[in-house]
Amino acid sequence: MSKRPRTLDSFFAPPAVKKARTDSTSVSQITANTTPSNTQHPTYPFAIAHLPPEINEILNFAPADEGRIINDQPDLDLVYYHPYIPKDISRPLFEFLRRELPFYRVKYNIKRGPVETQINTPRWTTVFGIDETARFDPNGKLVDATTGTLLPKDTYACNPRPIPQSLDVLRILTENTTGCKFNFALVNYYATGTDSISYHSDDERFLGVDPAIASFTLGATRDFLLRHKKTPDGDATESKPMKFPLVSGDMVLMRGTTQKNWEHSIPKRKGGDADRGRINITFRRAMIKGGTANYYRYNVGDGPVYKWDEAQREMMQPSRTE
Ligand SMILES: O=C(O)CCC(=O)C(=O)O
Ligand SMILES: [Fe+2]
Repeated sequence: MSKRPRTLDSFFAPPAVKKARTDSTSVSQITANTTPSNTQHPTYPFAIAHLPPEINEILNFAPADEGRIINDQPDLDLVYYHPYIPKDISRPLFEFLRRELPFYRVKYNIKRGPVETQINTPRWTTVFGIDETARFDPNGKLVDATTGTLLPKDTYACNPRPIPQSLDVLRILTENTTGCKFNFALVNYYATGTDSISYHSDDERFLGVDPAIASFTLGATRDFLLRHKKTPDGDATESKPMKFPLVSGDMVLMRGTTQKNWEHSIPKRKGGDADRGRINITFRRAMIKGGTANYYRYNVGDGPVYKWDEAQREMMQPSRTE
């Protein structure tokens, strides 16, 4: 056995190919050269590259700016990092994640009374992580979070995926900056100004009371809109809608009573640089198994996987890019 410290990623990587010892190369020399360059897991459609060292190193300078607390409206509690990610690497990081992550265009049906409607999610999505009741053991197997015992195969109807190194680096930085804990990374890719997310709040019960959500922008500038929810008796609160033109590298931490009382959206947009694409990463903490099921249903779904094709400059099904 090698004595080198085993990181999570070295466990997920395939074991070093055993070489017949026909020469004088020692086993320790073979393993010393196998520092993993990607994260692998049976649930991934393909291995996901690690961040290149030049991005990794500069990320250590995050946050690039101290956060500004915005809590001057009823029930609102934001911290706005403008930017969080150092300027030099926000474009390379955007291009890296767009190129290396698997993406999906999720469709699902909703029923309003007797009428069933198909919803086509108007953006690309992907998700990684597992709720607080479980974790991945060093071999990449799902175990109970407290006992560490293997979970039965059918514990989840979906196939939860570990957070790849390329997103986990940012998750850990974000935990350290905010003092919050996160076990999920949700990623949106808005390919053009036509991609969007309509007004909603991330107030699902599986996130617990007053959840904190850290939301990153990479790539194109898009408007982030916030409005107070209607109160039961009409409107009544003395609140004003807000608009942040989020630029590459920005991070907005939404916390406290924000999700309970406010909604947010990224509306469609004409012009600007929207057609160059924008990535949004949100880190969240799901408390129960239902949260895991929900996130995979709506961000991975059951359709085909896509990967960015640099030559075509669009998302393609990998088999067609070869
Ligand atoms: O793209 C954004 O900035 C917001 C994304 C969002 O609200 C969400 O994924 O819930
Ligand atoms: Fe949201």
